[in-house]
Amino acid sequence: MMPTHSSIQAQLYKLNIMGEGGHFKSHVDTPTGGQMFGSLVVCLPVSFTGGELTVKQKEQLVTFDWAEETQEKGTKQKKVTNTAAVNPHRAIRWAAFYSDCEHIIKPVTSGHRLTLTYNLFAHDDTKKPPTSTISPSTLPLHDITESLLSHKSFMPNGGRLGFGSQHTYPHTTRGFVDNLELMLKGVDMTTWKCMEESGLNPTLRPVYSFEFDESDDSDEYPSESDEEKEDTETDNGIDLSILQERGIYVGKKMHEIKSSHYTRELEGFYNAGEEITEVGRHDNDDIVWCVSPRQTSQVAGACGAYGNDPTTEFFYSAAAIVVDVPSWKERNKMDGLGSEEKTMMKKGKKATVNGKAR
Ligand SMILES: O=C(O)CCC(=O)C(=O)O
Ligand SMILES: [Fe+2]
Repeated sequence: MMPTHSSIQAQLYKLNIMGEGGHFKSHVDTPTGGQMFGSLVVCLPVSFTGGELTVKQKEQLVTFDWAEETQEKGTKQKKVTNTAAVNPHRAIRWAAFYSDCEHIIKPVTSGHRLTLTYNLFAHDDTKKPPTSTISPSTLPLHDITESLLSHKSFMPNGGRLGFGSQHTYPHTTRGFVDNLELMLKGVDMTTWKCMEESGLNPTLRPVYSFEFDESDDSDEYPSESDEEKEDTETDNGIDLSILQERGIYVGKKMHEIKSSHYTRELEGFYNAGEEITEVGRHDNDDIVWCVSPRQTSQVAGACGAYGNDPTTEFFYSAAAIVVDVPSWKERNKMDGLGSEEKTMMKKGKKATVNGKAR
């Protein structure tokens, strides 16, 4: 936990009742507000078998098996008894995870599986003292950053560093875009805080992955006349000629994404008129990538049916943390400052984050 003023609010979302055969296909949870970042599932003490919940984050899988184990050793059979009566300490079982983690519930094989799902929201409570267990200045990334900045030969004329996010983020509402500092998760938050601690000014940028494969087009779409093929504009008015090949692109700043930004040709979401740069190739943004932005299965978009609420339009997307590194001359000036002035200077920089005073 990085020092922040944020707290978590849990809002009851629904009661799931699953009888025999009941299951949930692989999905991510639909953010019901810009500041929703996680889901809490509470399993009620009613007996059932089967119905394991498996949550996936990147390559990591965690299974929550809340059915009762049989007391007969050597068999894998599950027991159908009232959980609370059998083991009062295990009466209520729960799981909490980031909502963008895919999860699946295997079929219930007997009894009834009852769960309550809560949506977890980040809440900015500036009146509270910051909840802090770890100071960014104690982390290895902070030491490395400070050490690099203190070397004259490191980006002597200044430059730009990029860190591809390890998590995906909802691009649905302004709530997210306006509260980035509350919404960052895990190692992404750590990177952000370490950069700030070193007096740098991190920004978050959207990452897009375009995976269109020209060879597939003939099967999926009706053939076009030669004249039409030369037309490089999509139905959204995007100039495809800038996207010579599929790849991963980074935008300039976070913004809402709507389904109207879907481009069939790119099999992805893209905001018409937005300036984007292909990562690694003609990177005219001159970002030196410390961690390359990754391709995710749901970069910049997932259709409603993939979420747990098919009526809500939502998109999770990878992102990138980008920081401008001042020139050696400017870094040196900062070095000459007393610690109080340096802190003031850092605070001044922080005051511009998200364009709002803190
Ligand atoms: O019941 C569970 O274990 C989780 C339910 C769920 O994934 C959902 O309601 O979206
Ligand atoms: Fe879910």
